[in-house]
Amino acid sequence: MARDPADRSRGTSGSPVPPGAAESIAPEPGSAIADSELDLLFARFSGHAAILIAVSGGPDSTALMHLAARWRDRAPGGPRLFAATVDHGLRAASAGEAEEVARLAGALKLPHRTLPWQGDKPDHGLQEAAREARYGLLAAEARRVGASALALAHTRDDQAETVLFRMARGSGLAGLAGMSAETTRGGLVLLRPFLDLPKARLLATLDTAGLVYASDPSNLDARFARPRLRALAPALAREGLDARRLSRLARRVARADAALEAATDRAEAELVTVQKSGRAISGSAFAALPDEIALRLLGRLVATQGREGPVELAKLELLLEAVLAALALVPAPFRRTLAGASVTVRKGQVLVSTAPPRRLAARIATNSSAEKAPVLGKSGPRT
Ligand SMILES: Nc1ncnc2c1ncn2[C@@H]1O[C@H](COP(=O)(O)OP(=O)(O)OP(=O)(O)O)[C@@H](O)[C@H]1O
Repeated sequence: MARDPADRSRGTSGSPVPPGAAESIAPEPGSAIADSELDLLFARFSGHAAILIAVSGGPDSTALMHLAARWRDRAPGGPRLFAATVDHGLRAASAGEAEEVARLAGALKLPHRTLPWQGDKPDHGLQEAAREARYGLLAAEARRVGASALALAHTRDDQAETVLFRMARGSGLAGLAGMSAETTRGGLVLLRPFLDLPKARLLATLDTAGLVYASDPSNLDARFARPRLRALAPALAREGLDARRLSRLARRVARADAALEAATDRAEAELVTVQKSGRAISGSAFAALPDEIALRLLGRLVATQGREGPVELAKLELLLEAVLAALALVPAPFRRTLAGASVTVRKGQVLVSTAPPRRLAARIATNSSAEKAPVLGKSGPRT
């Protein structure tokens, strides 16, 4: 699950669990989870009347189902718990694995459903398509059972892998902040109670409880980037780049990212004026902002005016450079389009408005001799 513009609401402020709390309670990296740890681990569950647990049948989510049921049994009166398994139908073993989850759920007194993925299965981007379909099926099931939250079993090792993966793809700070322990997507709260726990502790818990789990061979398939990164993990850890450090980095970046977002909120409230043709900011006030805040503010305006979603960071950085150069150096008017938004610098103002549809824009460009503004970029490609 990527940033995910959806991952913006981190939900850490006023939360019952300080970030990193589970890490600090871990007695030993390889020990089973004790009953005394459950209240802290599942503290975020308490505010919900019903929660759907997403269980693939792999070790982490099998441990999640087992521990959540143990927590519920110790403290009756908490949320109602449900479980669901998506059968992607991509491996011969998947139906049997879902049946095994259903059997264990029954033993734990958790209502369970298997959700088959019946849509088209693309040749390219299969993992991404499966993830999207899985989320859609689980969100629909959560609605069906009246759950306000979906619990996922991502661990600290998954967090570390996500940070590495995003680093390799050139993510900005928002991406390097990794996944959050609590976030909202499409009205559904996503909870990740194990985000600070090493996977080794879950394996020890399963072992102690005598629970079996499935092993998905695609987790080792070197055609996919994540398994390749996973294979590098031991060598990276020997150099100090282990899961604990990477997830700590993610927490620190998340904290800085939240502060920068708050500063951008303030700049937006103070500087942006609503005009008939779009949103405007005084050029001198815009140029005086710290670059990172100016970048985020420009990104927000382009995203809302362009209506094509979040803009790719590298393109936004180029646009900011050009706008600042136009404000500092170029006396002539300036206009560029990116992701469906048009950015103009004129009369000491930066104006961001919705760009005309591309065909119309081309006609205006060829027919109009009045529009002399140098168009430094072409219509913004989708990001
Ligand atoms: N097929 C599935 N059905 C239901 N939930 C799933 C499924 N696949 C993944 N999830 C949920 O998403 C989380 C992250 O998925 P990921 O693919 O990283 O885990 P996994 O390899 O399936 O194994 P594990 O169960 O050990 O987490 C899982 O922990 C689980 O909560």
